[in-house]
Amino acid sequence: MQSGGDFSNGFHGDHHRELELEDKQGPSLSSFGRAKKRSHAGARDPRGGLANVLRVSDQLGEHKSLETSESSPPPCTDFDVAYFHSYAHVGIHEEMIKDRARTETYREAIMQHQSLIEGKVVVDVGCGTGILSIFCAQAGAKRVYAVDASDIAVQAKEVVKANGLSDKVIVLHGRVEDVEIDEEVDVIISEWMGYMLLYESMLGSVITARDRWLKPGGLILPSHATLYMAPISHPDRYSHSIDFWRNVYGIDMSAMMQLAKQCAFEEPSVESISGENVLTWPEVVKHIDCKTIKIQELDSVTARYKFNSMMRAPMHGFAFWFDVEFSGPASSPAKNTSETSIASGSSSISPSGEVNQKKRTNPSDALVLSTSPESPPTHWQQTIVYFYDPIDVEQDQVIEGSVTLSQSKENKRFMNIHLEYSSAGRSFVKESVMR
Ligand SMILES: C[S@@+](CC[C@H](N)C(=O)[O-])C[C@H]1O[C@@H](n2cnc3c(N)ncnc32)[C@H](O)[C@@H]1O
Repeated sequence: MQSGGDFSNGFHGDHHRELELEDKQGPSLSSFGRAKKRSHAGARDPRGGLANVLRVSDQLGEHKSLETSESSPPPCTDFDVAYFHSYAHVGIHEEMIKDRARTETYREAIMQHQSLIEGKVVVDVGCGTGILSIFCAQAGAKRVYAVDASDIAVQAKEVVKANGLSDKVIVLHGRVEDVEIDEEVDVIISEWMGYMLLYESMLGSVITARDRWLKPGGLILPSHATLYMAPISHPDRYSHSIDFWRNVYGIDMSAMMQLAKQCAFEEPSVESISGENVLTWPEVVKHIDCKTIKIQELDSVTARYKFNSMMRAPMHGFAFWFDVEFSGPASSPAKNTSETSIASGSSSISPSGEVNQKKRTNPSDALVLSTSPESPPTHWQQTIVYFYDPIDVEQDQVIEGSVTLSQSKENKRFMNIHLEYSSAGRSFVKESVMR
């Protein structure tokens, strides 16, 4: 969260204890072009002017009119329009497709479930360039409805045509909430995961598609998703952004440090850490069964945590990452415990920094795409919620509290993060917004 430079809240320096930062949603001072952020889900899209917003809005209005009267879809807000507009840019698709861990795991999952896809009808929720739809067609799908509300759907149609698949892959340019498909489908596929799993709030659209079209017992890929958190130590990051100001070309610029902390650590940060940064085993924040989850469950997710630090170190905050699992009706999902998930994900987190054997399947042999610090890197990296100042923790020190992730009321694509921390007699709350 960037609150426009209000430093009067006292959430700084030595005042870490029992302080609270208001959830202000003022304009962000952060570089909007955090290049790694795959979707800047808001009206600040540097590529999108108002003219574009209105143009897309008009198109969406056309699709809206197709909706039957008995169930009215949620309104398409200006924020949604800007969100879809951000996906019209080639760069975002290039980044996702070049993320081999992501794209190859999806292709492998589709091929692994070929027997359930061959001769069947598929919906690709948010088809982008059409890549997953084409994988499904290659796996023998009878028909694939490739749905995307972004103008990228125009290119998807061309890509499908160039590959001679226009008779199989039907590109629908509109929201899944609005477009009409006049048959039930056997399979839903979607790449919907945002940073920290829930940022972007796209899962709601997958649920809508599931409830509108998926046959009972149909296949949904990915089938499960799990968000994890763990305390971390990251002294390099701290010294790079904060300690740097102590001595700049021989000048004492430590007066800059409070501002540097505010700017560096106010919002969650998307970056790559390694297993060496992780102080102990992760805990599950939320486990999702994509076949049964309800949209309302996603409005707000709260989890209590309790960690025992496995080492003495300065703690700089918490890292969040997720994995998704591709299990069909025949294979059962991994158990929803952090230990099982660590072992069954694509890597083992070793708080000591040891690199453990990479595994791409869990004990039930379901394919897993993991974004953990020790998995092959992905464009999601990890999301870090930093404290403004490090806290020294001892080995075996208990760190406990809770985290609540909720859709911002300002813009449901944004995510409010409410973190409560308590350890060794210190406690505080940190509020931030991922925007
Ligand atoms: C993360 S991208 C995935 C693109 C593609 N499936 C791939 O794997 O490369 C998500 C896409 O979903 C689209 N999308 C998100 N919500 C949607 C909705 N409610 N209706 C239609 N498209 C949606 C976005 O425009 C974006 O192109």
